[in-house]
Amino acid sequence: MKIGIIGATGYGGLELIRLLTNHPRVDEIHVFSSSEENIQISHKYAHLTNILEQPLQAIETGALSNLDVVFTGTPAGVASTILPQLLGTGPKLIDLSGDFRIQDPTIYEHWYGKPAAPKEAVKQAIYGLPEWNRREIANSELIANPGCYPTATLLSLLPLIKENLIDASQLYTDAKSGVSGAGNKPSQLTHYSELNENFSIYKINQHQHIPEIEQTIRTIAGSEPLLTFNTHLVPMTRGIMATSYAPLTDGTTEKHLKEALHEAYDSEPFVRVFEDKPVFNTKQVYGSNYCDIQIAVDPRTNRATIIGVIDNLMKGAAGQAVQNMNLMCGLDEKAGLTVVPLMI
Ligand SMILES: NC(=O)C1=CN([C@@H]2O[C@H](COP(=O)(O)OP(=O)(O)OC[C@H]3O[C@@H](n4cnc5c(N)ncnc54)[C@H](OP(=O)(O)O)[C@@H]3O)[C@@H](O)[C@H]2O)C=CC1
Ligand SMILES: CC(=O)N[C@@H](CCC(=O)OP(=O)(O)O)C(=O)O
Repeated sequence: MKIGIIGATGYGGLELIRLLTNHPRVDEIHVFSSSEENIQISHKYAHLTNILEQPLQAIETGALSNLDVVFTGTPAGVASTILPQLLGTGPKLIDLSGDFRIQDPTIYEHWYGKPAAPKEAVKQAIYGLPEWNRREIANSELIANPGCYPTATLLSLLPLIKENLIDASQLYTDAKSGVSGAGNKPSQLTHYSELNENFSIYKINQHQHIPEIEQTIRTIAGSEPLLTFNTHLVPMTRGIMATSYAPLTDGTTEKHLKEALHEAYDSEPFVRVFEDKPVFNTKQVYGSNYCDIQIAVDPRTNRATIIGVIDNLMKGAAGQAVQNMNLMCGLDEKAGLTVVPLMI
């Protein structure tokens, strides 16, 4: 297969290259850039020397429509101007940004502060969370790859809400991310001297992933949610931990919650359910496509604590995007993704 990556010089793009150079069904990888042309990507990123020797090309519809799959790993508001023109021209399209995730354009514009993608394209886009949307993904032409925080939060909450075991109208999620979640553009928050020995909360009650999580709970679990959601930056490179709290519904026990998680995920290749581990951390998924989940009930408050961990660049971005590509192309869903977490 011939693959194109727009935004190949970004963190999501580089992670796609890492996975796709090792994918059994990928023959060619073409890399596109809005800022540089005709220099080898390996000149910019030495780790790709002798692995991917390809020039960065200008983003041009003709070159893109000859490919089998096109990924966009671009900032919000970019893919919505490129991918609609490619719909129906041949390639399968997978966007890592939020541009096609939110169905209501006024909600997208409110939370992202950018013009929404054309309505017809958003309507065609399938939310790429394979554990819950596998059949629709396999038949789609355009995938809205989920956000990193929503992936960890939704995978851990959806089975419990769908079975009405926790009260979706009283959800609280406290999420923490490594700094690669912010991409390769430096900012004050990610400047070394302000990141190191520091721990920040940011976008307090304003994070753009709130409507994505609420929309998906509504469409997949069929409940009307109300979520308080906050995000924190941890001085580490990769990893997300999303810790959610919710009251149990009447008659629910910890055993019911554990059974619902096992039922949902025991046959899934990339979700692992853990029980009663005293220590649970982001390193157990580092560099891999796993989402690990654990729950505990506090009998004093009758609330559940539900924890999901992922690598933001893998299950939170490029890994999940390759999983979606495999499904869209009728390949083994695990192809190119069976990497062991880099614990040490
Ligand atoms: N980092 C993460 O963990 C996750 C990121 N995402 C989302 O994925 C997308 C990519 O993220 P990430 O890789 O971290 O971001 P980066 O900032 O690292 O990279 C984005 C790339 O997009 C390209 N770009 C910038 N402006 C334009 C433009 N106007 N037109 C075309 N290309 C442009 C740039 O490459 P060039 O200058 O070469 O064109 C840049 O390298 C974002 O929307 C992000 O929110 C989603 C989940 C997780
Ligand atoms: C640490 C950090 O800054 N993370 C980013 C995640 C960006 C992202 O994934 O944004 P979209 O999914 O909306 O494209 C943030 O919180 O905005």
